[in-house]
Amino acid sequence: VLTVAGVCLAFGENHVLQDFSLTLNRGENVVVMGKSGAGKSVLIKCVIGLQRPDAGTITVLGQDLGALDHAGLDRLRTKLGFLFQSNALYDSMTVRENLLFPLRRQWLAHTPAQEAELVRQALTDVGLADTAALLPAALSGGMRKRIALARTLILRPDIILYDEPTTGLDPITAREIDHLIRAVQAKYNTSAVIISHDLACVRLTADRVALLAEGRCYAQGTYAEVSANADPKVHDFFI
Ligand SMILES: Nc1ncnc2c1ncn2[C@@H]1O[C@H](COP(=O)(O)OP(=O)(O)OP(=O)(O)O)[C@@H](O)[C@H]1O
Repeated sequence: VLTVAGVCLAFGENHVLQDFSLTLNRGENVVVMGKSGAGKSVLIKCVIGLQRPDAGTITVLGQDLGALDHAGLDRLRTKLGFLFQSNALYDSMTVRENLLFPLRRQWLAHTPAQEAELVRQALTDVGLADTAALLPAALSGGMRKRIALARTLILRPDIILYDEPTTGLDPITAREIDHLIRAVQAKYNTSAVIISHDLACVRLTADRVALLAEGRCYAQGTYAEVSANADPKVHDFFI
């Protein structure tokens, strides 16, 4: 569903991505690890077409991003879900209004009954069926993360991009989010790219781990394989 092939991107002399390649298969979760400043956010921006690589190709759901115009990119983005580290919920809107926001922005016509059903389903998927009338301020950090995920799910994305989904959460809540990521994957057969440094999260959610270092996919494999890699550049992530 996603192929990044030989992508290079530099900001002046700062060569952030240098021949980076990665493939994501349907139904698969790939966790991308990398030091701060390694280029993980830049990679995600390339994947959603916010940043154009200097070289290389990115194919998302069979479409070459480089060949798409604005309208084409917009259409493709409706199939991608993005879970921001900050959740990006609107504080002045109820949970229900937050969830409906992406539907209305996409100009998808739904009857009130259909909207209610979509909200109910998305909230049930994240285990928060009774929160529709609440404001985000009334929710805990873990609940806000769930609501942000519900808002992503309401558009039934084929691919979900998670930016450090457990950062700032206590370990118990973080593990709940990990299990939720797995539950979503199992229920909807979604594929996901997950940026994370949280080793417990990586172990629980990753079908494959890709390490971004020196601008390229420095190492990849299952958690067991990559964590057993003796190269200090890889090994240091797992201590
Ligand atoms: N728009 C930009 N203009 C110039 N330099 C940029 C721009 N965006 C990112 N960079 C540079 O690219 C490099 C990679 O940044 P990026 O944000 O992708 O790192 P990261 O791996 O996501 O780090 P972190 O884990 O801290 O979020 C950094 O050196 C950053 O300064």
